Amino acid sequence: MSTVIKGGTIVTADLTYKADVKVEGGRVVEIGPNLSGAETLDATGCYVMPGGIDPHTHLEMPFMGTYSSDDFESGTRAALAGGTTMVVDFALPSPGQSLLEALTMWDNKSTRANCDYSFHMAITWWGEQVFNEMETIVKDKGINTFKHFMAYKGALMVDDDEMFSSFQRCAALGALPLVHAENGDVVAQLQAKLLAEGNSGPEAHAYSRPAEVEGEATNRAIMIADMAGCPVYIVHTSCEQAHEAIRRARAKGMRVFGEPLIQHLTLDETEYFDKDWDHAARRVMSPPFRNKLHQDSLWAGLASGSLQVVATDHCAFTTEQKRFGVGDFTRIPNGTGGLEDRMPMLWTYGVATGRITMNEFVAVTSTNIAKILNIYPKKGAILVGADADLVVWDPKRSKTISAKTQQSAIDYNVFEGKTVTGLPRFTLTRGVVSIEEGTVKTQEGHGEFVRRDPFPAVSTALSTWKEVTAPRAVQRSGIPASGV
Ligand SMILES: NC(=O)NCCC(=O)O
Ligand SMILES: [Zn+2]
Ligand SMILES: [Zn+2]
Repeated sequence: MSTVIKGGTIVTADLTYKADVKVEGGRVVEIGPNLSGAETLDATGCYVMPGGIDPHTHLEMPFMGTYSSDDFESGTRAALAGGTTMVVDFALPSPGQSLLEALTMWDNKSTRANCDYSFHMAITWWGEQVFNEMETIVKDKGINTFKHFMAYKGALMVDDDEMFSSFQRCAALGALPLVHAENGDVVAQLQAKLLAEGNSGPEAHAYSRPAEVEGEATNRAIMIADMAGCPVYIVHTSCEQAHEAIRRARAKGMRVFGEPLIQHLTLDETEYFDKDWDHAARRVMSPPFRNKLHQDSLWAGLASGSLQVVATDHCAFTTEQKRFGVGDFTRIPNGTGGLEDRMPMLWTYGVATGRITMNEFVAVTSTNIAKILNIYPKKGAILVGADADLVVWDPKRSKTISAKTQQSAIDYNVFEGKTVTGLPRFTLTRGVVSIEEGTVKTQEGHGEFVRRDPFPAVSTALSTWKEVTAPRAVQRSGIPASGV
């Protein structure tokens, strides 16, 4: 059955124009004036945009002694309600565990997804088995990204030696390493010091992770990637120090990408000073919220192109779970929600304020990451043949964010009380209407795994340059006799 989205204005990362969009068999089949089909969706007064892609979620993630409370069903329902039509989650092998075994666990969880999804594979330990399995992950399993945690000492953290080995393997396989950049050794010492001094509340979480630990680790990851000859993607870039390292590297010609979160763009550190323990603990995440200077830096990065993607790091824990950390902030599960709110919050605080344009909005919520992950133009585009993952965006529709009406399974929302203007009228996932104004029509299990092949262009360029500039022994005509 064909569906025509009629009377709207198409907004992509580089174009704005009036046209109808015809969808059939889950794909865009025609774009132009006066189209007709079996079903019509009225887009009058709306922008028709590629659905959002959130490349950073943790659904049903085992972490800090518990599991994040949104699973692939509630998480992707929340995503669609906010105009996001694809998520990329992290498969996390426990140290010593096979990557393939971990992937099977994530495959099993994801069968409930309402929208399309993919995985990044985490490197949480190093050895011959990991080296070998990385090839299978890329070539057979269709995963072209590997995540490295420089923080969470004693749990997920890898050291420089392991990271350099893995980055070199990524270079050889044409894969992209992702990095959680915080100096985990320094964080661990600061945590112990704060606790010893009697600083046990959620605010101490922020004190233990100053911008310097992020800036140092970001710079280190970038330099290691440069030496390994691979690009690198820095997740949840939250501060000027990290942004500066990314900017500097890009200006030198390095392929480095930075991903601010909607939480860091719109919420600040004063949340941790709230007298209500629950309020502050619900906002504990790593890196923590920062101040206005850092926020301004992130917004400037999005506008100027030195930062490319806005994500959520959706990792939602209930208040009850957050209370594991009463009396010891290091036990508060790290993470916040955001999947349903990313696009409306970014539109309201970004487009409506003039910080970014509509086209930049599409770029940072969808198209840029589709290109970085090598799934463009299947995703992130409105073109004939592309998947019909679309959002019909009503710039006048408004709501006040509330946990009472959200799709997420948790009992609060870090954006509670904020009024957003700009919401989906329709969200389509591969041509199927899943959201119609306030009505949720999602289909559990509709989501499909999106295979992502390696990046031949970037890896060929980088390996060619590495070869051209490789150290070479100097050829000499004669070797002097030894002095001994
Ligand atoms: N960000 C956070 O606090 N929790 C999720 C795990 C991670 O991405 O570091
Ligand atoms: Zn992280
Ligand atoms: Zn994360």
